[in-house]
Amino acid sequence: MSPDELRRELRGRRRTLACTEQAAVAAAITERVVQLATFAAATHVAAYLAFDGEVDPSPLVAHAWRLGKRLYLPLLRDDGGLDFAPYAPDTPLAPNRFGIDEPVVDAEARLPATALDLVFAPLVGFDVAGGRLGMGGGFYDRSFAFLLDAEPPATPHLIGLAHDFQRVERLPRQPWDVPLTAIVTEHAVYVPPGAA
Ligand SMILES: Nc1nc2c(c(=O)[nH]1)N(C=O)[C@@H](CNc1ccc(C(=O)N[C@@H](CCC(=O)O)C(=O)O)cc1)CN2
Ligand SMILES: Nc1ncnc2c1ncn2[C@@H]1O[C@H](COP(=O)(O)OP(=O)(O)OP(=O)(O)O)[C@@H](O)[C@H]1O
Repeated sequence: MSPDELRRELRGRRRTLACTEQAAVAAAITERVVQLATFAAATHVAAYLAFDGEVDPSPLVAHAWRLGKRLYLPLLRDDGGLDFAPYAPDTPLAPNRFGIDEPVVDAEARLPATALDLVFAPLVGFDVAGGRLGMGGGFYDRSFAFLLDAEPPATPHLIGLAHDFQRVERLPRQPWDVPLTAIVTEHAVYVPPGAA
């Protein structure tokens, strides 16, 4: 199956999930994530606003706010990368060109990806080696390309949040693909061999 066919199939399946199922998955994933040492140690944490059936990080975000962590959301850059904007309960939001809400911020409030400790990444598919299939825009790969040349343990940690059915046997690895540090689903925490 080509990456595009796989994307179509997995996105279709994601969209069929009922709200109650989505809520149960989000709660189970939150319980696993909050037990991770990388989460406990992180201060600057990026999440995303779920769309198209993605795992909803909002219960995790609420928990992180209560712990006093600083949360961020991705901002599209004109060059195909991402910056990150502070995200608090009262942050004004407006939709980007994909219809996903982003914080409305001044240019000087934008943070580069290097400023983060931990990133919860949306994904369409993953494999247990840390491979990630995204929406096909290359946004996360471009933004975290610096991790490919960094000495481990490199930061930020990239943790994929996924429904367990999004796990596939083996994704083809492209030279620009930035591997995930871990993937958390409602059933398990997958830590690729060699990841910190
Ligand atoms: N929740 C969330 N936020 C995110 C991402 C994500 O995957 N999920 N991104 C991760 O990179 C970035 C946005 N990337 C995206 C890439 C493609 C499409 C998309 O819907 N594409 C349409 C067709 C393109 C169009 O409308 O012009 C599609 O494929 O159906 C959406 C977001 C930043 N924010
Ligand atoms: N570091 C990079 N520098 C330049 N181009 C890149 C880089 N990373 C990815 N790309 C380009 O982005 C395109 C999409 O990549 P890919 O299919 O891996 O995206 P994705 O990880 O599925 O999407 P996303 O991160 O937006 O969710 C590729 O055609 C690739 O050429």
